[in-house]
Amino acid sequence: MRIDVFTIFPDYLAPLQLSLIGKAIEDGLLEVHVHDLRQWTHDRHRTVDDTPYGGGAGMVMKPEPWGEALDALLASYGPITDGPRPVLLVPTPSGRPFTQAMADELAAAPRIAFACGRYEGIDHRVIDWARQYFDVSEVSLGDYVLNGGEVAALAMIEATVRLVPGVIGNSLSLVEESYSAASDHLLEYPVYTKPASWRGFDVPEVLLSGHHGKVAQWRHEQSVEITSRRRPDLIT
Ligand SMILES: N#Cc1c(-c2ccc3ccn(Cc4ccc(CN5CCCCC5)cc4)c3c2)n[nH]c1N
Repeated sequence: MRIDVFTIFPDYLAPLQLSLIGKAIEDGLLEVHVHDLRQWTHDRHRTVDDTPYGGGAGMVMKPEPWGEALDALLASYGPITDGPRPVLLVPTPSGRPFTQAMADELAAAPRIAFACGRYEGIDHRVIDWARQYFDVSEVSLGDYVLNGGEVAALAMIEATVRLVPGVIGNSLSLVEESYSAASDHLLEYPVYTKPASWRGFDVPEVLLSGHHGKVAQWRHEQSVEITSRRRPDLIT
């Protein structure tokens, strides 16, 4: 998989070089190309923002640098074929909530790209223009306001890349995870490790029993109880 990220803060994406994603890059399972949007500015101050039409606080990201950056992205795909359009994800507070199902879908794509805005957002004409050439999804990390799209892109990339075959060593752990279809979208059960007793807190006896059936039943019951209490909306 190849991932392209466009941002005015390339260093924000440095964590992608760490841990499992960093190893996936080393192992050739993943390519990450981070592009500084200012590369497509032409004035002395490398300007990427301007005041909003209609007034209001803050600044809006100018369309021109984004247009040239996305032109370059298109060119990197080679000649336009009749196949599926390149995937472009635009993190925004007004986007569709990013879900595990989206991560599952994205994990199957050969390439995905992220346009990370800042200020009060990207001039909407960029999205309108891009829809002609890209499969554009405006997506939100959650119901809170961040200062830009980079943190959201990091989270979405991690949620997606960990599903790429070979990235996570123990694929069984993917099956049992919260939100996955395989776990009936239930939240995860509590986990424990040695020592069996710690500061007066003991590991549940059933987990020490070696009885796999009883362990599985206990874990399912825990997941149902936690989900019912914290996320009744996930109970179908
Ligand atoms: N994913 C995701 C996100 C983001 C996110 C993603 C991308 C950008 C680019 C810039 N910002 C900052 C910002 C801050 C406030 C507003 C609202 N304003 C209301 C008045 C009219 C103007 C817009 C918009 C943009 C971003 C925030 N926040 N939360 C998520 N889950």
